[in-house]
Amino acid sequence: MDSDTESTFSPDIPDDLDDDFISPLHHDETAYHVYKDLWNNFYDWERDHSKAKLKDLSKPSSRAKDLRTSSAVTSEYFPTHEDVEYFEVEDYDLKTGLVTRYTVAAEPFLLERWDPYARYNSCTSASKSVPANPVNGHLRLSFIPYADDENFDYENYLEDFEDFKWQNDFIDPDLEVIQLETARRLHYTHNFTFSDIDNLGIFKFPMRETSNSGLIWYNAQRDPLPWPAMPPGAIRQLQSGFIKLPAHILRSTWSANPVILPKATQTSQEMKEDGNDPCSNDCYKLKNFDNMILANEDWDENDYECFNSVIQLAPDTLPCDLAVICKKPCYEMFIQRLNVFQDEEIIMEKSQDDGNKKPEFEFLEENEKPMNIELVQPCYHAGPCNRLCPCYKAKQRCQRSCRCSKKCKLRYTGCKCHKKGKKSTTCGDYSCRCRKLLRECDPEACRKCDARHGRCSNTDVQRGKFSNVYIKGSEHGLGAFAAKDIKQGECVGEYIGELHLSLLYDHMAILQKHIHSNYAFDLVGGITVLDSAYLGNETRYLNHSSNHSNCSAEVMLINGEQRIVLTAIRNIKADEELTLNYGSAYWEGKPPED
Ligand SMILES: C[S@@+](CC[C@H](N)C(=O)[O-])C[C@H]1O[C@@H](n2cnc3c(N)ncnc32)[C@H](O)[C@@H]1O
Repeated sequence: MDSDTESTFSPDIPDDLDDDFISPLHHDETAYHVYKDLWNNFYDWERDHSKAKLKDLSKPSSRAKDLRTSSAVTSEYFPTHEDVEYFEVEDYDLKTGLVTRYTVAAEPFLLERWDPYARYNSCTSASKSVPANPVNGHLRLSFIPYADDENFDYENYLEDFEDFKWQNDFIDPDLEVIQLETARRLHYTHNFTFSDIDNLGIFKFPMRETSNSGLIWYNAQRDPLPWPAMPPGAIRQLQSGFIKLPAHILRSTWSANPVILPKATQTSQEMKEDGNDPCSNDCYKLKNFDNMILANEDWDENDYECFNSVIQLAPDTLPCDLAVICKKPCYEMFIQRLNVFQDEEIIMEKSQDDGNKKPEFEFLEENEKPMNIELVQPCYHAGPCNRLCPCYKAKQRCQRSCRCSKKCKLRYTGCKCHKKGKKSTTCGDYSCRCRKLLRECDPEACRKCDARHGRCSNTDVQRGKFSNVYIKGSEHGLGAFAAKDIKQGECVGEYIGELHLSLLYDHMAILQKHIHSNYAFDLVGGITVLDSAYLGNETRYLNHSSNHSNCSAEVMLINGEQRIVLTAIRNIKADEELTLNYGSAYWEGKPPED
């Protein structure tokens, strides 16, 4: 491209704007002018910025100079004529416009030959399984695999997909920067709230959609542009308009579970008696509310938005913590909480919750392996877990993420194993109730085995304590090998992948056929499939052995999630290949001989 050519891309906003595009702006002259000025400013700047960048590229590189003076062209090192390849290099002098031509000699190297590596299907590495994520039940394709391979049946593969990701999710990054700066100025200079900006309806995305989507988040994922109209730190300034929840307030949530809003369990009196010291002179613990008007009259929309977003997720957050998050006096947080949660209601809910009875049936997990149980969603109904509770109806335990109280009689009560002496570990064999039920010990339920602090040997997966393995070529493509001796019973790893609904899985079978490899594990009797073709960890390389396998795979219930755990079924020597018996269903009835 000629660096002096005028840029043809100068999309000034015309005065007679297309109604579909920007009509809401007519309702707000300020927003319209800020947006328009920044738009013009950006494209004026971008044209000059691009020219300068292109000029920069046309300068000879320091490497080209090296070649001209390098030993490769001196007579001493001049190789024999047949071995040498010559290149013509043109040097363009920016100041004089003179072009000088050089001949550069390249001396060939003799490289040692090596055999091609075994066929390799790469995948994204991950430490946690993730849902394959259909959008509203429709699959959206992010790329066409094997697009350059004429033997891949891509038409059949594409049939399952509604559309391509890039058709709907693409947004011009330049436009995003202009919109962000417009939003920043509207907010800080013209006192628009973020909701006002969203309500203008002029940007493709709201300022903040979820914790990892929305205009601010998308911008924060890119390197900032040196556009002078946008000050350094602009994104950080906008981000500070949002709260960040401290880790102790965020509960660990299961990726496959929906977020279910919890109920308040602490009355205002219980909060006052929580045993912590007052946080400041404004602390609610130091105030007498008896004769106070319980209203925060100077609160604006942003203050309520901040308060509500925390209290919805964590209703028992102390006013002292809320005060830090919402940047308001602590006692005002207490007042607002009194307005949202009535003590009488909390007391009534708790009395019902505590009074529920132990069910008379046997839980499903007493007779079924976790892999055959289709877990119900965590319950979040009002009142105690009685016959109407979905967990009760499915004869399942309430999970950690259920919203009933910890005293609910449907909850798992943990094992009774306990450590003997300082160095002893617990829960090593099937005398442990959790092991017997193919559960890992639960730090909340199993108090005596010290699952919380790691002395319990039945917590390896939740702690990520796995054997060291390495990957190299094996008889059947790549394989996983023990890096050190592995003891029988040791947890080798967790099988990680994408969780598909089998109903939306047909396209993966086409891929498996093409690559002659299948990385899928059936879960819950075939309703769900965990597949590591595109995403996984080293366990995806364990090959099959019918008669000499040294590892087994078992679905375990770990803090409310079903996870596939690989365990050594005998002692394994360092450098031995790790193998599994995939089962005859995998090979459609004809497993290989070994
Ligand atoms: C989960 S992958 C194992 C890793 C695979 N070798 C690789 O290089 O990515 C399973 C695939 O490996 C191959 N494989 C594993 N064990 C085998 C065996 N005993 N005989 C033949 N092929 C095997 C098959 O192609 C199978 O679909």
